[in-house]
Amino acid sequence: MKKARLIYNPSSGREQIKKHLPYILETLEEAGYEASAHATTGQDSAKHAAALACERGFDLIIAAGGDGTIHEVVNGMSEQENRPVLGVLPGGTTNDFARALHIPKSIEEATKILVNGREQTVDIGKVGSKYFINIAGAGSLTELTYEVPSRLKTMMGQVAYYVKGFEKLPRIKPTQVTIEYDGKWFEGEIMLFLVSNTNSVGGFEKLAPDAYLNDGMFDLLIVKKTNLADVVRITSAALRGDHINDDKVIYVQASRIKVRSEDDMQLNLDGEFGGSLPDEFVNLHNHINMIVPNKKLSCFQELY
Ligand SMILES: Nc1ncnc2c1ncn2[C@@H]1O[C@H](COP(=O)(O)OP(=O)(O)OP(=O)(O)O)[C@@H](O)[C@H]1O
Repeated sequence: MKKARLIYNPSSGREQIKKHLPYILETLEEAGYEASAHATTGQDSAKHAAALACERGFDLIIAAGGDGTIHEVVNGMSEQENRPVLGVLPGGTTNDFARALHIPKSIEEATKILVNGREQTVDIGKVGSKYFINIAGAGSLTELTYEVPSRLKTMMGQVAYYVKGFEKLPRIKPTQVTIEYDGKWFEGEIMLFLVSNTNSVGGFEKLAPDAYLNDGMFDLLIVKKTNLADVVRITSAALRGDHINDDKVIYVQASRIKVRSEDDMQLNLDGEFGGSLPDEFVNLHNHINMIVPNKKLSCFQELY
């Protein structure tokens, strides 16, 4: 019998996963799984639970919670030799990654996808000893996301980022960097760089319009040194996907990206703090097998 391990954050979002626990486990059992659950307790709990589920030979791991929980589960799985199939239930406040995969916000609908969906391999990003599934970035602009208090975040969701972000814009300083991507170079002052694995990030559905989760490539987005008015202009163009043609923006694809800077640059991985640079971003092609909605999805390159 196939074994499924649900790793859920009982505190994420509006505690929807906890409320639906009997429904989720029952649906998995009806689909032929022997299903069990692990409630996370705090930092790294989901990561350790995921590593253990790999070692114990589970067939399916379900990351249920917000982007932070998915990020931890991916980190727990990625180093392991035996990697079960990964499913996602969106239970957080933002659920960026679930949205990129077109997984519905309703827990019941998302649970049905776990049993009716199809398997699809996805690329995983590695930087130093850490992994990311959605996006990595650094530069003063990306540091804004840490400053949103969690209560505000829960109440207002994504809007909180923008409100808080615009308030802090005048204090953003450029950083001098050298970025090497697949043998090419960029040297100069930047506002931020993003290494994206998916096309939709943080409510910007066309942030990296050519990014596919299964193409073995990252989409690298660099915003060069610019003034406040330009940052506002580029940000609003980014909502429509028009930013990639901007003079101040570099948008390329690469599978290995090395970033160096004399300044201290803090990394943001999937919205979480991810250590400091310098380091190299490596695309691990088709590293994890996921369950996704059984229809054509814009985040995957058609290979057939
Ligand atoms: N039982 C728990 N009580 C409190 N915090 C927890 C618990 N389990 C995990 N955490 C913490 O929750 C964070 C992850 O939250 P998660 O991403 O799942 O939800 P969220 O913050 O509501 O949603 P989002 O990331 O989508 O905004 C991690 O920092 C982890 O340490």
